[in-house]
Amino acid sequence: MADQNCSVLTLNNGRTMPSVGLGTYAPKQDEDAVIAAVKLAVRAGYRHIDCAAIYRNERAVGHAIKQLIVEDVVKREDLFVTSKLWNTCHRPDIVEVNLRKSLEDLGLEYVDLYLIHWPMAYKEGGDMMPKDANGKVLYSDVDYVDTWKALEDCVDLGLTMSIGCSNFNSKQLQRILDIARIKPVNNQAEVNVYNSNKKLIDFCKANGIVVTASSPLGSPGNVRESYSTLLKDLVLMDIAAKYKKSPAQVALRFLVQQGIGVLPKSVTASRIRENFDLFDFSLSDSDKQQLVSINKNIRVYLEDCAMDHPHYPFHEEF
Ligand SMILES: NC(=O)C1=CN([C@@H]2O[C@H](COP(=O)(O)OP(=O)(O)OC[C@H]3O[C@@H](n4cnc5c(N)ncnc54)[C@H](OP(=O)(O)O)[C@@H]3O)[C@@H](O)[C@H]2O)C=CC1
Ligand SMILES: O=C1CO[C@H](CO)[C@@H](O)[C@@H]1O
Repeated sequence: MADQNCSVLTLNNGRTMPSVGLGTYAPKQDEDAVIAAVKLAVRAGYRHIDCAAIYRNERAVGHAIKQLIVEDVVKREDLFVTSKLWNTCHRPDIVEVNLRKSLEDLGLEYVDLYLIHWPMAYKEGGDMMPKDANGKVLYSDVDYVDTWKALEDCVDLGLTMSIGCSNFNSKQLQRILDIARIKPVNNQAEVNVYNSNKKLIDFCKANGIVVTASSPLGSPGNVRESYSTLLKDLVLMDIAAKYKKSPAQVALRFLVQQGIGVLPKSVTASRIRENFDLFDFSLSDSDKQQLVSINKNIRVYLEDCAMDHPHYPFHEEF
């Protein structure tokens, strides 16, 4: 559920999550850029930071958070920090140790939200993308339902305040809901004006699960050429001109107005500020309808190296 100006979402355990979070995944690693981005974002008003072990930069994020706290810019309790359990760490007996590793890197005693990054388990061990001699990703047969129970134990230990999923389809979420002692508060999924993900969003809303949108701008700069056009979409640009806002702001506002969290990533100062400046305008019903009409059901992050995994999520629900 969103508050009146859509800046805060209430989770099904009563906790709150700021609707705009800074994305921290960057295919080309630049630790200094991540540190600067986090510091600038928090100074600009962001209180939500989206991290993951696989982004391999949680130490940099932690470094920035530490400096912000030492400089009295923010208190730990005013931040909402998310991390994610990677696919090679689904085995229940190694979940806690992997969360503790993220906490150590982030320099935190707890995260606000811990997610299972993908429903597919990969072979456990040191390599985060374990492959055979032919380059094929090696799988593990751990069922995410068992991983979920280990996440619940992490809540009991106070290592994370809330738990959720990422890239799960509705059937997979239902399996979790069927056994959950602690319900998922969140499913992080790719949602943007070119990928409405309506069926999944409707399911999550009906089940009290808040959705946060990864790649809310369509990940321009990502390898998928079709996506780099999202921010240049003529319908989006026209609406943006009407509100005297940028296409990115309209694309993000469209989601937060539906009660969906957004995780725009940027390392550019002006864009970091721009992506947070969403709360002084509201899209009309007819403009929202126009944005619904440009949906193309296309996705950036397919994790297609694991398409034949029994728990691959996107065959049933693109
Ligand atoms: N759960 C999951 O599996 C996934 C989670 N995520 C999360 O979602 C976050 C965001 O997704 P991501 O794929 O990075 O894509 P985004 O849709 O956030 O796009 C990021 C790209 O857009 C550019 N950009 C940012 N703001 C603007 C703007 N206002 N105008 C024009 N261009 C802009 C950035 O450039 P620059 O930085 O140079 O400014 C960057 O190249 C990730 O960082 C990660 O935290 C992402 C993918 C999958
Ligand atoms: O969050 C994400 C960003 O990039 C990762 C590596 O390509 C993806 O696997 C993932 O879903």
